[in-house]
Amino acid sequence: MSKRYGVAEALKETSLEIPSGQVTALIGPSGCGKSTLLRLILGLIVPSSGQVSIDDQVVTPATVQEIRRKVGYVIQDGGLFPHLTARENITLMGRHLSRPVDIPALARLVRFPEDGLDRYPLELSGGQRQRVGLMRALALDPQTLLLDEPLGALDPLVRSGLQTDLREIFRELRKTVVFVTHDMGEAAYLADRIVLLRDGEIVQEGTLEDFQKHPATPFVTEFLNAQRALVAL
Ligand SMILES: Nc1ncnc2c1ncn2[C@@H]1O[C@H](COP(=O)(O)OP(=O)(O)OP(=O)(O)O)[C@@H](O)[C@H]1O
Repeated sequence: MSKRYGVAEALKETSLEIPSGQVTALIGPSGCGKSTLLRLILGLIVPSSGQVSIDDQVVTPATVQEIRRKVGYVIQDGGLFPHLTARENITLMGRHLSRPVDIPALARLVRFPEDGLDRYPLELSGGQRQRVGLMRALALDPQTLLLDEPLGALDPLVRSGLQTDLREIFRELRKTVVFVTHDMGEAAYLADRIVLLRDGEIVQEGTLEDFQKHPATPFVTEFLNAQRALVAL
């Protein structure tokens, strides 16, 4: 598939298979098409050519609502409704679909304090907001989880704590996870498989070790070197 916005080609003709039950990281320089790829998977935008299938079901305007119920999604800034409390944000879809949401279990899973559940997003810290976004995405127990920079604008200590928690959550839940990051250390720590993009194209797919030992192009090495400190994990 591919995606263009007007004349700009955000994603060139690309074919990507996401293994189920595994964690995949999409990484690459700013503007390379990571978020575009994630939005295409979710059906938030329509490909200019080709198609997306989830569990053999093609994402179309007719199927997108049904598919989205099987997919949890955390957008770049968390995307919480500011006029709803954490609890109301988390249960919104469940109420809409008359499905129960086990809030105490979710709060334990993401280590969110129960007394924060009745606060509004503005009354929570950045890290807590990310945890609420994650609880909301997990509320209906989706098979697939898509996260657009889930640890974006967080200070390094909070980020590192959340990385540890996310890794445990991913291992525990064994869902199909696709997340976007700028950070190779984070990708290597959290993901089974890394997909490196550049200028709307996939440059290489594999593990950090594959990238280090068998770089597909000089750009792979250049990208790794630019993140040297983090890759020395
Ligand atoms: N709605 C839009 N209209 C026009 N161009 C867009 C739109 N959304 C994204 N683009 C362009 O498409 C390209 C890919 O954008 P995308 O958001 O997928 O990149 P990204 O890799 O997620 O970047 P970042 O890491 O900075 O978030 C960029 O050149 C961007 O400017």
